[in-house]
Amino acid sequence: MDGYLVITIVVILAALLAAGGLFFMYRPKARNLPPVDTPLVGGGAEEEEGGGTTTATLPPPAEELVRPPELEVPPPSAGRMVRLRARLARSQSTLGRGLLELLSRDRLDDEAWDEIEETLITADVGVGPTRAMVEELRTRVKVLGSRTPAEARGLLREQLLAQINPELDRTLHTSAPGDRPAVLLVVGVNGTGKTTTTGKLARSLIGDGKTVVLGAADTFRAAAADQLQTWGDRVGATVVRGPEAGDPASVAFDAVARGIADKVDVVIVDTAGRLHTKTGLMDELGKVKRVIEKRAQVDEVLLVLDATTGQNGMRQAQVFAEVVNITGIALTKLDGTAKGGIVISVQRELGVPVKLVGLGEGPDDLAPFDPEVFVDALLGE
Ligand SMILES: Nc1nc2c(ncn2[C@@H]2O[C@H](COP(=O)(O)OP(=O)(O)OP(=O)(O)O)[C@@H](O)[C@H]2O)c(=O)[nH]1
Repeated sequence: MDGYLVITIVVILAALLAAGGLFFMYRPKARNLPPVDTPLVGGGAEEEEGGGTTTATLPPPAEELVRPPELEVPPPSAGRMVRLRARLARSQSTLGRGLLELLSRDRLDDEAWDEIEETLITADVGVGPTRAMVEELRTRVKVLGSRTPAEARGLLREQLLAQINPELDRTLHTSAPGDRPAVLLVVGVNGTGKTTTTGKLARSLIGDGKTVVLGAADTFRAAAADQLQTWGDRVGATVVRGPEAGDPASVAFDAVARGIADKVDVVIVDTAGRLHTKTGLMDELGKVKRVIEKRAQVDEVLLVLDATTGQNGMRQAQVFAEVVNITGIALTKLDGTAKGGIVISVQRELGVPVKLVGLGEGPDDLAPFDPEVFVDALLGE
């Protein structure tokens, strides 16, 4: 019995060993595949169907990344002075509020009238217009007797407006008869904001739906042409420029010729304002104007004047007025001065209306001048 048992165990063990040997001989082999997340050649690029090129996530060619700058769409010029009236705060507190306070006093003795006169003179209203205003105010106050603050304000409003003269034609001549462009010549001393004003004006005209060519005839200051180019590029105005220290008249001529060829609405020519001698200035500006007039009439000569320069600026303005026939004034930096009265004196001195006012450094801070909005801003509404 024991012999049979031993034989049975031996047979079973032998069968088990044979089965184990067969399993190890025929077990399936592990396949040599990369892990699922092993990156492919090309830093994560996917293999394209039917080909080995890796393109999907490679950066596109450099030229595709360079997009032309988007043109800005400037706002139209209408209503700008209303939007910017708070910028006259400094003139409002000294000129407007100062006068209102004095004029609202119960008793107006000579001393008070002297103070009124002084306030007007200090605000650059000018001697002639100040005398005229004080005289008229004295008569009206005598007739009126005691005044409520509203009446005092009404009197001042009336007198300031009379001196500024709302009847003057302040239209900028930007529409020429026939199919030629209107030509605007911008003149003034360097540093008054001439180039800035030319750029702002181009924006404003484009905002009003016009097409513009700019002529960088200030060849005296190299940076002026670059500055104008930047203004033009932002809003899509073509800028015609010449070689540094080249002939300004030749640039002006080319700009007008370009404007005619491109059939644009307006050509604005920025000139250099070298004031070393009156004869030199006269020669230069006279030549620019004469050369332009070979192609088109000059419709507007805009004098740029810095409101903060007071009497000095006024003297410079007079020299320009003697040299060219100024048709309008652009008064810049009116936001940075308490001397808003310069609007009155410059018109009186030059006999030309203020057509545009600069009320800040922003690109859209140039406004068509509106006498009523100006006076109301001075007196506070
Ligand atoms: N606050 C204020 N700044 C202004 C105004 N107009 C121009 N400016 C600034 O005055 C600074 C000096 O301008 P300018 O030195 O006259 O330079 P420009 O405009 O190139 O003038 P040109 O030298 O004549 O070409 C610039 O930073 C302008 O932004 C304005 O109405 N208000």
